[in-house]
Amino acid sequence: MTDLPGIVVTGGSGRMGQMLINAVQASDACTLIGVLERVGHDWVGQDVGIAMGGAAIGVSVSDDPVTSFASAQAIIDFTAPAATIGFAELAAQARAVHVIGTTGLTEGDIAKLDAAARHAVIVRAGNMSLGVNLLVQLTKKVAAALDEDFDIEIIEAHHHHKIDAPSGTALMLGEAAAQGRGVVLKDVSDSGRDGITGARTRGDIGFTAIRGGDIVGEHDVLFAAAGERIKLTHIATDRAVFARGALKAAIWGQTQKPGSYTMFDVLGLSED
Ligand SMILES: NC(=O)C1=CN([C@@H]2O[C@H](COP(=O)(O)OP(=O)(O)OC[C@H]3O[C@@H](n4cnc5c(N)ncnc54)[C@H](O)[C@@H]3O)[C@@H](O)[C@H]2O)C=CC1
Ligand SMILES: O=C(O)C1=N[C@H](C(=O)O)C[C@H](O)C1
Repeated sequence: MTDLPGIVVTGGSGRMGQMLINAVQASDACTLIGVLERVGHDWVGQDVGIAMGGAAIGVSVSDDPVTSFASAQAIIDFTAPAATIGFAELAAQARAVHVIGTTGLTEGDIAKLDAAARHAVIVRAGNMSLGVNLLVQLTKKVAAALDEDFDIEIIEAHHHHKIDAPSGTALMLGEAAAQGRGVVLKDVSDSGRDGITGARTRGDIGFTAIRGGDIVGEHDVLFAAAGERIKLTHIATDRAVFARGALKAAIWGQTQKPGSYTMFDVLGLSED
């Protein structure tokens, strides 16, 4: 037995799931008490250490979130929108901190998460790395300093398995640029250009998505005017940066009141 917060990792066989399992196992601030996979996944019932190709660690993979969450202090969840919405309700019932990295959530999904956050702590961010959260701040500041002579374009690149676009990070950056400019992102957002699109509309915030190979995650915020360009860039080369942020959030969340939080709260970064 230990007093350390017990963590359940959902989507344990995924790219982030495996990264998170390794990060929790390596941490002396929390302990891995459960791993979840979807019903029918061939990891279910196996010891997760063995499923990952190593030695047994005494934690078997479950497909039952109700039982897994019952004794958890935190759920770290990088899965898919439908799964995350279901987990939010169950995590709230278990009064466990729910750390959500899942992207591609709709406005309706986010409303459901906000409802669950009335009963438990939810920390959600499209990107949990320190570097990106700093880039979000910088983007807001630069956008506030420049006028619409500067076209803003968010360019993101990810591995070929990624299923959502623009990325969650790109949307955070677009939101920050819109806030800096004092506009509402959905009024000026321009994504998925194809065909005879017409010239760029002044003031639009554009999104360009590249998908290829094993790119972990790269984001540029381009401010382009006549005669000059500014580019703010973040490059993730190792998913460990996201896992590190998620663990920090799970531990930070233990001492917070129920509510919806972001990595800005966890990292102590100001919104200004
Ligand atoms: N916020 C952040 O810092 C980051 C967010 N992400 C996001 O995390 C999510 C997952 O990314 P990856 O790990 O690359 O995807 P992945 O496809 O490798 O892993 C997702 C895992 O979730 C599992 N899963 C799906 N439904 C489930 C259910 N109902 N119950 C249990 N497990 C379920 C799948 O079987 C799979 O193992 C994506 O939305 C991605 O955009 C990824 C990296 C960083
Ligand atoms: O799917 C990924 O891989 C990533 N998703 C997040 C996003 O949508 O921004 C974060 C990171 O870029 C990796």
